[in-house]
Amino acid sequence: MTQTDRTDTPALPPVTLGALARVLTAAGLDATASEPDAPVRGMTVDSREIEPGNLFVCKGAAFKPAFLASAVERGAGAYLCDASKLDELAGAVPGTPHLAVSDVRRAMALVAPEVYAHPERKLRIVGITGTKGKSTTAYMLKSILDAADMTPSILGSIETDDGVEHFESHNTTPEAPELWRHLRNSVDAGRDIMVMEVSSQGLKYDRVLGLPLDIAVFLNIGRDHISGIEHPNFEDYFSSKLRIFEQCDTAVVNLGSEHAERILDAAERARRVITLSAHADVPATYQARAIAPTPTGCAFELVRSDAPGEATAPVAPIELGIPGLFNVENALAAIACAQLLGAPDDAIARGLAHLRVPGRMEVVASRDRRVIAIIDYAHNELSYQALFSSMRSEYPDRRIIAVFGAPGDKAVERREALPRVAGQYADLLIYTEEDPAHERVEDICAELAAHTPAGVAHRIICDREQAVEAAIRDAYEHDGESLVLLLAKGDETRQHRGDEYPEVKSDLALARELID
Ligand SMILES: CC(=O)N[C@H]1[C@@H](OP(=O)(O)OP(=O)(O)OC[C@H]2O[C@@H](n3ccc(=O)[nH]c3=O)[C@H](O)[C@@H]2O)O[C@H](CO)[C@@H](O)[C@@H]1O[C@H](C)C(=O)N[C@@H](C)C(=O)N[C@H](CCC(=O)O)C(=O)O
Ligand SMILES: Nc1ncnc2c1ncn2[C@@H]1O[C@H](COP(=O)(O)OP(=O)(O)OP(=O)(O)O)[C@@H](O)[C@H]1O
Repeated sequence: MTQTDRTDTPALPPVTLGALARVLTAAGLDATASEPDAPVRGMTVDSREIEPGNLFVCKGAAFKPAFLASAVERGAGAYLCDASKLDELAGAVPGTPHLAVSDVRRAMALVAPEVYAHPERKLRIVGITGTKGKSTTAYMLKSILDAADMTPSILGSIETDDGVEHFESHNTTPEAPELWRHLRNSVDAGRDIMVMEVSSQGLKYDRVLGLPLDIAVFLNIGRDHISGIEHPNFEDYFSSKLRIFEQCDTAVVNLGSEHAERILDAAERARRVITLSAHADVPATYQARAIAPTPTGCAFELVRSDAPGEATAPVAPIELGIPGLFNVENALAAIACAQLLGAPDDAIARGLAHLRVPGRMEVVASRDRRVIAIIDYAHNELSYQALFSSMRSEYPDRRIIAVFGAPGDKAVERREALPRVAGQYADLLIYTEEDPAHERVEDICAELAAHTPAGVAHRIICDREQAVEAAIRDAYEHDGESLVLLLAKGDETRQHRGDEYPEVKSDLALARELID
């Protein structure tokens, strides 16, 4: 993917520090501009990304005054910082205009719309949250909107594409100044829809503070992201996610989620609530019936009712171009959003039938279809439950071989949950490397092995390439039909080892090489 030169965008009108200070004061923050008439144009939190005239935000646990010095050297017009840090920072860059505030994280989110000349006024913004399915739903919606020639911008854990910049994403939801730059770019590129994933971290740390969402989708909630560097407990995780409804016009809620009642309660803050359900016995505005696997994905009947139980639109047959019965609820969410945005029915049908979500449920099959590999991003308990139960019912007679690991330094609960769930469905588990960070792969795999249910065949092959090869070899050697699940890395081409991210062959590339 390419990163387009940011100077390609039309020049933004400058805004003064005094005007920004007034916005902050009106929002209840203390804010003092050293030179109220000093102009700034654009802003960033990273000294390495500074362009002349930018407002540089000094924040963060690992922040060093040297970053500010380097930002000023690169042409920063002014800086924004916590008042408590001002003396130290002013010493590093004497005479540079600044805006000192009582809460720099909130301040950077509140000034970003001013700095970027309110792009939200020209955009319809869809925010998607949930423990699992955010990227898939975002791509389903993008696929529909593309089919309708309504090309949206997209921002999430796979890629960022705002019509000006296009690159592999670093975070699911970026810091507010980068987010607002992408919104501005979208408008400058002539786009009027932004489809974005909203992470619980994004909500908790005010990365989306003040962002008006036309539609907020809440897909589901499961235990995840609980660790020293994420959320201290489930309640913190769940309540962070529920904050999405504080800033939306229409809420789209999956009634099939755990804790659906609490989600619906929180959604009542929205002007309008639309529900979806992939369960025949749970009525909803958008409901799927007669869900069935097809050779290339799955199919269902869409029933739309504005009053529970009463169909208000003709029942429509829908084909999904990727497998995974759990994808039906993602598709319902995408359909609801697409209709709210005005996409026609034929674009909905085409967009969902011709679908690729990078690294999610990608199928590589041998010519005779005796060996099928599915490359997928499942990596926590919720997605394992959904994936394995769905694969067992879509491929009831195949031998299932699953290759996976667990990450180092975080989400340690997965080491118990993943083998427990996978062990209920698979015939062979192969434990391997999955972003070990500062831990030893051998140790993580040994923990997975220790939590494997009694009687389930399992092996440890720390080298991921060798593990994938072994799984595919096993599938070919087996007399009947096999399904190889290569999990958690999708089409990613890097492993997180120590502080490095060395390049490796992706699971998708390996499967394509090894399966004929
Ligand atoms: C490394 C790390 O843990 N960073 C977390 C921390 O950021 P921070 O503001 O303290 O910044 P920092 O990382 O200490 O860096 C200091 C600052 O110096 C700047 N810098 C750095 C180097 C340089 O040369 N010049 C420079 O200017 C950096 O741009 C940064 O602004 O504190 C922030 C909240 O106060 C966190 O959001 C942020 O999480 C990082 C970005 C992260 O990757 N977090 C993950 C867990 C995350 O957010 N994940 C979610 C997905 C998970 C989910 O679904 O919930 C996501 O949205 O991606
Ligand atoms: N609605 C769903 N319910 C349960 N599991 C799902 C659902 N949708 C997708 N999955 C599983 O979760 C995996 C990740 O899906 P996806 O990337 O769409 O989720 P995400 O919310 O963006 O995840 P992450 O936050 O890890 O980026 C998929 O590969 C699939 O195995």
